[in-house]
Amino acid sequence: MGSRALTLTLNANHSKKSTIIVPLDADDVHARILREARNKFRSKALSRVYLLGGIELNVEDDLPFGTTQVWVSKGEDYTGPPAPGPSRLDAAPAVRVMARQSYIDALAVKQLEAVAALPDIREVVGMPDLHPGSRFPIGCAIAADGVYPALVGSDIGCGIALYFLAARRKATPARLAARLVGLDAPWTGDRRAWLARYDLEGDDEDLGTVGAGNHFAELCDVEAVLHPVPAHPLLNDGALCLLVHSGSRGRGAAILAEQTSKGASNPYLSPGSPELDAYLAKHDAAVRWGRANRDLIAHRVRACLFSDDDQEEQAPDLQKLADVSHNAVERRASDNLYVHRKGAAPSLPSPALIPCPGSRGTFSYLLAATGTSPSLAHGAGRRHPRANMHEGASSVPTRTTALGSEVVCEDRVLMLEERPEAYKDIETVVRDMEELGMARAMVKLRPVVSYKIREGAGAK
Ligand SMILES: Nc1nc2c(ncn2[C@@H]2O[C@H](COP(=O)(O)O)[C@@H](O)[C@H]2O)c(=O)[nH]1
Ligand SMILES: [Mn+2]
Repeated sequence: MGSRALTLTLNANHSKKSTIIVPLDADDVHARILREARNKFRSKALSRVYLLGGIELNVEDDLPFGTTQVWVSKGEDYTGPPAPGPSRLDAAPAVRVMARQSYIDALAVKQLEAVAALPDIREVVGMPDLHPGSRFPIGCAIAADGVYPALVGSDIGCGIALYFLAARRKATPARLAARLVGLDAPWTGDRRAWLARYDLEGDDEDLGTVGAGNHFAELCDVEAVLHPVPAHPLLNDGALCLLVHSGSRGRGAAILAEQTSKGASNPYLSPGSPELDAYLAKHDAAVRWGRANRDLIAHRVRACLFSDDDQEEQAPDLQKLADVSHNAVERRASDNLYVHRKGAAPSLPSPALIPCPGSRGTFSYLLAATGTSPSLAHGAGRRHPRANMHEGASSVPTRTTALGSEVVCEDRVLMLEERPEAYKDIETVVRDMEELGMARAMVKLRPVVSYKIREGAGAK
């Protein structure tokens, strides 16, 4: 007769797990589990065994077919995850797109509908920045019983942070752009110590670098405070701020590749499974890495701008106004669903401040979530696919934008693909969210210097 692997989880402390092998024909499975659990967790008091969802396994019961995990308790009630809902072969949830005037590509809606038809999907919402991805759409939030890693995508932990730099800007955009040097080279500070502050280990050379694609560090002026932000009284008209958009620099891609290399192109990790726990541990570390990276980029930019011998502008303490990861999954406590966000900003806990960038040549916004929608747009969203931005382009676009800002980008392809025209109209995207009661635009930001990459940086 065969046997099966069974993961035992301590009901009182889910981080304590142990895997045992149980013969398929064992008729004393309850006693075996408790014997092994008492031994492995060194507790004679263990007396009850629960199946996923909290059904108790009795002394005379066999293990139901397909059981891979049980929770062992000293008598207290079950604390594990809820039972998954019935598998739905029938109705997929309706797809909602939170947009009135924003351009929405039909392919993106088709992609959302395909996602809604996947097993165990409960809620599918497109934001006004919704646009097609290579397989799954970008600009959406998807709630499911378990986790589909491919719906979070490869740049786990990518996000946008906003920092306050100075009460007002003194130098011209060109002068500030010239000061942003060395940002693509490894940071020479104590990388281990920096990562330790985020509960991470390592000495990663790419820590503190922006990366390629549409990642950027952008100096911006406060063009207008549309509504006062009481939590940040320094945020006044004319203040100099920094927007940083960057992710986990290849770490998220490795985590996704590990999942898809097992055979399935869109693997599903069931609630309560050890596979899901393992994925979430790595995912959470990538999210923290992204945050550590954005903070270090901000620290480096500030060091470039306010050098010690520059008496004209005194370096204020770096103040973080907002930091939101838009590629991540979280377990929602209210209904135990896993909310996947691929290019969507979580808007809870309220009151949340959320940066919403437009493009290198348009305004960006700081939004306040109103608490009515759990997710918001994470930017303007692409209007045209990257490949289309090369059509009819005979020359590289100018490095000075229509708003008078400077672009530091010595990569011709990026200069073309990231043109402001590649993106939807940010004003419409923001207005849609305001009219639908999702968010309020608090601060309007004017780009001053958009830093992408200097020559030969070779960023991923
Ligand atoms: N202010 C700027 N915004 C930009 C720039 N390049 C892109 N963008 C916006 O950021 C989001 C990020 O999208 P993601 O899906 O890659 O995370 C994008 O939708 C644009 O609206 C820029 O240089 N400056
Ligand atoms: Mn991003």
